[in-house]
Amino acid sequence: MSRQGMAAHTQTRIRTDRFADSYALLGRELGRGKFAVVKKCLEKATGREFAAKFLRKRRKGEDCRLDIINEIAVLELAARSPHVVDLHEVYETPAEIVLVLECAAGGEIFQQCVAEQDEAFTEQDVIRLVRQILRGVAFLHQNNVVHLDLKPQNILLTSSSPLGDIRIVDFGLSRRVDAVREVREILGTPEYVAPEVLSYEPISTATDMWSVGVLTYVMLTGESPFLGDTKQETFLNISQVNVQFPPDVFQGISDQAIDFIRSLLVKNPRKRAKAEQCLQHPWLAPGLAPAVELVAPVRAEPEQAPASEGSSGPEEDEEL
Ligand SMILES: Cc1cnc(Nc2ccc(CC#N)cc2)nc1Nc1cc(C2CC2)[nH]n1
Repeated sequence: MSRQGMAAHTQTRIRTDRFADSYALLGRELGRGKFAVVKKCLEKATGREFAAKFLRKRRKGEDCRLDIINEIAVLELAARSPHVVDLHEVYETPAEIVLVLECAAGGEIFQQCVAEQDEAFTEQDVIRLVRQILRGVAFLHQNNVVHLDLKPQNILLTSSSPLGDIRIVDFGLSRRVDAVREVREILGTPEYVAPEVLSYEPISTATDMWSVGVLTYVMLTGESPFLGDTKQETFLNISQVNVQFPPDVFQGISDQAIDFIRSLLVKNPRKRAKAEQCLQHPWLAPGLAPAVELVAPVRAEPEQAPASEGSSGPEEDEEL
C-alpha cells in the first residue's frame, strides 16, 4: 500500500496565518500520540467548539509532511460520509500542521466498552452503532481507501448520553488499496490487527473487516478476543485465530451476533465478509425480529435517519 497513491495535494486551503488568532484552546486534552496531540478549541468568530489535532511534520528525523497531506486527502474524500469526522480547516507552521476537526462530544466508544454493566452498551445499542460503522467503512472501501487502525479508541460518539451517532477518526495509517504493496512494517494496534498484516502479506479492505469483527466483540462484551499477556502472545492468538465465545461472557447476547463476528474473524481475507455483505447480515438487517428478547431497557434512540451521503455529518494508542 503506497501513501504515495494518495493525492500529494489537497483541495483544502492550508492557512499560514496564526491558529491562535482564530481559535482559543479550551485546555482539555482529548488525545495524545507520539507525534500528535488533540485539544478542544473554540472558533472565536462563531463560538463553535472544534478538536484541533496538532501533527509534527518531522518524526524520527524524517519529513512526514506527505503523510499528513495523505490524512487530509482522505478526510476530504470522506467529507460526504456522515459517519466520518468532518475536517473544518487546516493550518501550517514550520514545525506542525493543525487539523481543525469536528468535535464529537461523546468521546471514544472505548469508554463505554469498558464501563460497568449499567453504563455498558446494550445489544441493541451495538446493532445501531455497528450499522453506522459499517456504512462509514463501506463508503471508504467504495472509494478505495482502507483505514488500518479501526479500534474503539478511533470510533467516537456525537453524544454518550443520550447515545448519539458514531464518527470514524484518525486516518494517519490509511492507504489507497489500488496501489497494493506488501506492508513492510506492522501497522495498527496489536489487539485489532489482522493475520495478513502479521505475516507481511498484502493488505486490503478485508484487513479493516477483521478489525470490525474485533471491535464488535469488544463492544458487546468489554473483552478483547485475542489479547495475551504479551504482544507476542496476542500476535500468536491472532495468527491462529484463537477466539472463544464463552457462555458466561456472551450471556444474553444473541447467536446472530456471534455468527456476525465469526463471519469477520476468518483467517483467509478472501473469505471474510465485506462491509456491504455485513449490512445484510440477519443480526443487522432492519425489519427482522429483534435479535434478542428486549430484556435490557433499550437506551438506544430510534435509528437516526442516516444523513444523505451528500452531507458531511501499531503501537497501542500511538497513532493519533
Ligand atoms: C470528546 C473526546 C474525547 N476523547 C477523544 N479521543 C480521541 C480519540 C482519537 C483521536 C485520534 C484522532 N484523530 C483523538 C482524540 N476525542 C474526543 N473528541 C473528538 C476528537 C476529535 C478529532 C478526531 C480528533 N473530534 N472530537
